[in-house]
Amino acid sequence: MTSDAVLELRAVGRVHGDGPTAVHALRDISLTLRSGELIAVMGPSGSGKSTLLHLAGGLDTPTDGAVLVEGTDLSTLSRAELAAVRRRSLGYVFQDLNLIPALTAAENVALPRELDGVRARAARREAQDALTEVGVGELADRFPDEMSGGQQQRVAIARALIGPRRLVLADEPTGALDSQTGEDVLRVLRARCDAGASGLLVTHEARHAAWADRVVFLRDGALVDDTGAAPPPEVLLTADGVG
Ligand SMILES: Nc1ncnc2c1ncn2[C@@H]1O[C@H](COP(=O)(O)OP(=O)(O)OP(=O)(O)O)[C@@H](O)[C@H]1O
Repeated sequence: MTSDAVLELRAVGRVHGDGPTAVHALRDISLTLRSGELIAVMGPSGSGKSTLLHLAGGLDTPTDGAVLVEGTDLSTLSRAELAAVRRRSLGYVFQDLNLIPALTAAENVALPRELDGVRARAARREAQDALTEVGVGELADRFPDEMSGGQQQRVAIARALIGPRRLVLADEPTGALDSQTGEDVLRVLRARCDAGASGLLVTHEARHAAWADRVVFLRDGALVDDTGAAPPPEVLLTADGVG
């Protein structure tokens, strides 16, 4: 394994069911996500994108191969250890702005840290820092319904990356947003990766995938292309201006 691999999929397969009705959701997927890297996953509906993200996040278990997060093979962990890895190492951002409505932005972001035993005041400080990093520090005391969709999605990114977490798994995080707001959210995700986080981004939109360092394509559960191409210069230029 490369030392800076944050996520590694080794010949991963996932079969649902068995016998003649078995569905091969994923076959023989090998992929390494390094520190600072953003990888976009594209592919038609049913090609296995969500399954890939679920396996990467330890929400589902492969039927073949291995998933390693920060060098740890998830299959070697007990349920409690797996839950701890999920809390400490990775965060999810979903399409549907899944913040808890009864909590303020800061409380939403602090929650995973408090669940991990960090004292409320320290968690709150970390949450404020995380919100500031994604450009919504002044909205800490607002409730989700007092924020725009783009602002809520920034809060979700802050929550995904609070504390020691360095891996964001984003499933169509711009799906519920208008196109300009969607771009803004990707710019924030790109900037957080440039600052040392790592992201796996499922998207249907090539224009959003252009923010990634690499784009991988799934078809019928198999990786059909992994170009390894560098992002175009304008992406680097744009991302450099964001902090
Ligand atoms: N729990 C399950 N039981 C049986 N089949 C499943 C299950 N979950 C997913 N599948 C199948 O696995 C394949 C991959 O599904 P997946 O949801 O990963 O695709 P996707 O690329 O994310 O699709 P979409 O873009 O529509 O969300 C599909 O054929 C799907 O029907």
